[in-house]
Amino acid sequence: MTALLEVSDLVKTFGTGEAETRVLRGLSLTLDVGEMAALLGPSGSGKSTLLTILGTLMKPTSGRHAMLGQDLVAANDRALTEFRNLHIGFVFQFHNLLPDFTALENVVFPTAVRMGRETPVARARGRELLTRMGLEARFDFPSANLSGGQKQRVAVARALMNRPELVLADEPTGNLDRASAMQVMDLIAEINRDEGTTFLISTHDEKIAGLCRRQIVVGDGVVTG
Ligand SMILES: Nc1ncnc2c1ncn2[C@@H]1O[C@H](COP(=O)(O)OP(=O)(O)OP(=O)(O)O)[C@@H](O)[C@H]1O
Repeated sequence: MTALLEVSDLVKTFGTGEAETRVLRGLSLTLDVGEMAALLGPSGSGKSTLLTILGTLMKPTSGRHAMLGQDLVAANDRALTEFRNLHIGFVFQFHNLLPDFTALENVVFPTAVRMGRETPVARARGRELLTRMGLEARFDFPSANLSGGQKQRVAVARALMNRPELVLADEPTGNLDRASAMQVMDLIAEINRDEGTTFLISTHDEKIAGLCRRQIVVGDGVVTG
């Protein structure tokens, strides 16, 4: 197995003095290329904080964080933004789609804006992903008119546009009924298998976690299992 990312002795505190909250307390974790892992733990245990750091959206207070051999603690903001755009995709509980834009536009536009251009290749990738998500009849549908499960599948497609090595998903099925949640997880598993994308999926739902090959449990700011 090749390591995709490694964090060690990760500490994250918010606030100072009396108000200081130490959320991560020396957390260490390695994710290998091609893993599909669930991130479990009680509310407030630091799952979202960890995902935010792994996504390079926030730096740890101390500790090491490397991905694809790059030291991300030492990197400056510009290097982090570039790294994130190239290598990391995000899926959130609330899909944040642009309601007036079509499903295809929602998948293709964010990457196009970041890259400063929209190419036929990008459109083709968007169509391919939406087709894989079972949404081939919905390319030109305004996203506001899609069901909750369909919207979340568009959000998964959007996260995959750039063929990221890592997708971080924070409660991606938290807002969905059981059938839609299972469908989203099946599609994630398919992408993981076919494209080798590594997924780390935070969830409170043991059933959803059970669909992942590995379960990582966070408690009290460290990995407990
Ligand atoms: N920006 C911040 N400022 C201060 N405290 C914060 C901040 N972000 C998170 N926290 C605190 O850190 C702790 C962990 O929060 P986090 O959102 O990482 O937990 P979680 O495991 O994802 O919880 P949940 O399962 O409820 O989403 C909480 O006590 C939270 O209040």
